[in-house]
Parts: sequence; C-alpha cells; structure tokens
Amino acid sequence: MDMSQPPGEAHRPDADGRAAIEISRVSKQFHDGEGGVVEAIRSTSLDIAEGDFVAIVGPSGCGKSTLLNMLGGFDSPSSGQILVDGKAIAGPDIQRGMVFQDYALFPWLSVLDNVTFGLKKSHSRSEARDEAMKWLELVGLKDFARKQPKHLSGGMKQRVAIARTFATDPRVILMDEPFGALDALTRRFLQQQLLKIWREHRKTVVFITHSVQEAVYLANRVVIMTARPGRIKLDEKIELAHPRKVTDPAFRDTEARIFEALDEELAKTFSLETSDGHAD
Ligand SMILES: Nc1ncnc2c1ncn2[C@@H]1O[C@H](COP(=O)(O)OP(=O)(O)OP(=O)(O)O)[C@@H](O)[C@H]1O
Repeated sequence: MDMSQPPGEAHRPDADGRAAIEISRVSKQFHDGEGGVVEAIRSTSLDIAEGDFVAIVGPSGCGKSTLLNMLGGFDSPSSGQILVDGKAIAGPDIQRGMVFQDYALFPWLSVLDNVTFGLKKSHSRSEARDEAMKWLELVGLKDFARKQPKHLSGGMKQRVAIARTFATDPRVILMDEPFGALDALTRRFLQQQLLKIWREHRKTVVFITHSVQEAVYLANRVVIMTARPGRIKLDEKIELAHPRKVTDPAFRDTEARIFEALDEELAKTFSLETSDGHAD
C-alpha cells in the first residue's frame, strides 16, 4: 500500500525517468443541462508507469469514465493537465486504444474487417490481414473472421474488440468495464486472455471495473476513487504472484483492505442518493 503520498497526490513510480502517463491536479466539471454544474473530478493526480496494469475502482458516478475519456483524448480537463510521454493529450490517438463495455464494433463490417480497420494506414492489405488473423487466433476467433458481429455472442464481440485494439499495437490500452456485461465464465476466460496478452506484450493498461475481485486478480496497482467529486482515495500495489487464486488468503486480505476503503465511499454515495434522490 502506498501511504507515502496523501490521497490525491501523485504516485511517483520508482521508474527511471518520467511516468508514461502523468495526471496532474486534474479537475473536470460538466454543465448539468439545468444551469448547474456537476463536479465529476477534483484535483486528481496520478502517475502511471510504462507497463503498469492499473485498475480503477470507485462508486458509481465518481468520475471513472470521465477520467478514462480524458486519457483517451475524447474529453479534456477543466483544469490541470494530462501528459503522455511528456506531451499534453491533443485528442484521440492510435497510441491509446480504447475498449468499451458495449464493444463498439462496426456492425456492417466482418469480424476480420473490424480488426483490420485500424491497420489500413500503417500496413499493406496483406500485412493488415495477417496481423488481424494473428490477433483473432489469439482470442480464439480465427474461424469467425468472415462473420458479421450480429452473428456473435457478447463475449465473442468483446474478444473482437480486444483483438482490434491490440492489433494496432497501442502503447496504452484504456478499458472501460470491458467485461461488465459478460457472464461469469466468459469473463473469467477473457480475464485470463487479457493477462496473458499483457504479460507477453507489456502494454500500459488502465482498466475500470466495479469488481474488486477482478481488480485484484488482474492489476499490479489498484486505485480507489472517492465518491464524487472523484479523487484518489487509495493507491495499492498488488504484488501477488500470477496466476492469482481468489481463494488464496493473501488475495482475500488484499480484497478486504480495498473493500474497507471502498465501503466508506459507497456509504457516502448512497446516503447522498437516498437523502434527496440525487448524488447531491
Ligand atoms: N457529458 C456529461 N455531461 C454532464 N455530466 C456528465 C457527463 N459525463 C459525466 N457526467 C457526470 O459526471 C459524473 C461522473 O460520471 P462518470 O460517468 O465519469 O462516472 P463513473 O464513475 O464512470 O460512473 P459509473 O461507475 O456509474 O459508470 C456523473 O455525475 C455524471 O452524471
């Protein structure tokens, strides 16, 4: 557990040189459409090292997706800054691949064409096809290359989305509840595949989840956010060896520590929601 920094302050990884992603005092407000302002994130700082697998957990509405969207370049901070390799994010970039909960595949394209889509500029046609097939094989969908997404189950679509993102070889993978809509068995299978890919390719991964167990199973750092406005409540290094076992006492201890921090924030979220019907 990193207790050396107060919550909300930058976690400085003992990396040589600067972090791959530096989030510095980022705040984000939205207009609520009724003349008011929603403060989604308040002065949040976090450094993420190259090759880190960071899971972000926090109560509903605490600003996790907002933070991820800013990392993806789909939105920008109201104040503060986010640097990737020392440069401010100017917009979406192929170097930062996103995987969403709802797959976001192109329904009119075949599975293969979905995966080759992002490779067209950088690869010849046959290279793109070979690269896409390699990733489809890795996620167990080689035989479905010619199908359209509508012929696939939810878990298969998500495997296509993962193949599509990894095929473009981004340095950073941003995943927003990617397995949230899947059944437990498919989820377990995809967690194992993702870990295998991460360990072989050492991408930097930022992964949002509502599941503490999933966070501890996958990540080497679990970041807990406070109730809205989101800040960093806890930044816990997970040093359990892989393959991790959810029944292992050390796994359970880690989970319990994270739940303790999270429970306080859940209590705040739900008491605010029940007192006046809104999260304040
Ligand atoms: N585009 C927007 N316009 C107005 N308010 C927004 C917008 N995007 C997010 N918000 C508000 O910002 C807050 C944080 O939302 P966000 O989606 O980031 O939370 P979250 O932690 O990802 O939630 P969940 O876990 O439920 O998905 C919420 O109160 C939400 O209503």
